[in-house]
Amino acid sequence: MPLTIAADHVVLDIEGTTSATGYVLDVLYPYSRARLGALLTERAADPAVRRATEQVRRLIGEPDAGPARVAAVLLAWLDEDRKAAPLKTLQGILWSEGFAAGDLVSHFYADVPPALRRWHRAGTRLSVYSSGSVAAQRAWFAHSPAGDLLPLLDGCYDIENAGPKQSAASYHVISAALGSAPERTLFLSDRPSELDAARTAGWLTVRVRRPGEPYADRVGGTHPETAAFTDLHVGPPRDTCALDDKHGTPARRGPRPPRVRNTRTDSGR
Ligand SMILES: CSCCC(=O)C(=O)COP(=O)(O)O
Ligand SMILES: [Mg+2]
Repeated sequence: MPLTIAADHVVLDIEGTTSATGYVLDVLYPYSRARLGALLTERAADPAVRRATEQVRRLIGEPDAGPARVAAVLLAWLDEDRKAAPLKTLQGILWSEGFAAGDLVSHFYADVPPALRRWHRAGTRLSVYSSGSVAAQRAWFAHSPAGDLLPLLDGCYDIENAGPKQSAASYHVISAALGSAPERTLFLSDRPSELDAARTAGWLTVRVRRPGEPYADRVGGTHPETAAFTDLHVGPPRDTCALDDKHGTPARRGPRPPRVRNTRTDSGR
């Protein structure tokens, strides 16, 4: 059933929405599991590693925890898929290096890259909000089987630079960074609790309910739903959509606003 949403900005969840949870759990998680211990010991002086290690110590209330104890805690969190900021930071380091080395290629559902290109072409701005770190998000989009999707993105947001995904405050932070009206910003996610938080912040929401994904059978929620991006049309209402040629291609709606730089991204995408 086609769904049309009047939005200027689409913010994407990754796991379960653009991409298969199974792929993240079966490919990415083992890759980080095998390398976390060495990262903590061999690169302990790296500022990002040191900061993440300190965060773990603070979270478990053990200021003197050694690398073995910190690694054990991180692996336990990884096994329970806990979205803990230091785990996500360290995984992001390992994964982005794995993508750059050619060890990893990301996964996108087949309907996603064409839809993102279509929306981008029509002038809709695209950003990501995922528990995966900004570094992981950027590598994920840059190394897709459908080519480099990173140029399609305006912004990347995670639990460090925006906050937890179940908190409405995080969506206010993102709205401020994007400079977009909340009521013209659409969040696509598989998790009803994230969608509830986005809606509390005044955003538009669509629940992406892909067969086989962990949250697909979860009942409840009152968000509009789609099983794929194919039938999801984003843009101004049809009667106000200017057409720029005889084939009916939607015209770009004015110049693209300047990119908003993330505090932790190096190129502002
Ligand atoms: C490229 S991000 C890897 C996936 C991940 O680690 C994660 O936590 C994704 O969570 P999401 O918020 O996208 O459901
Ligand atoms: Mg998700």
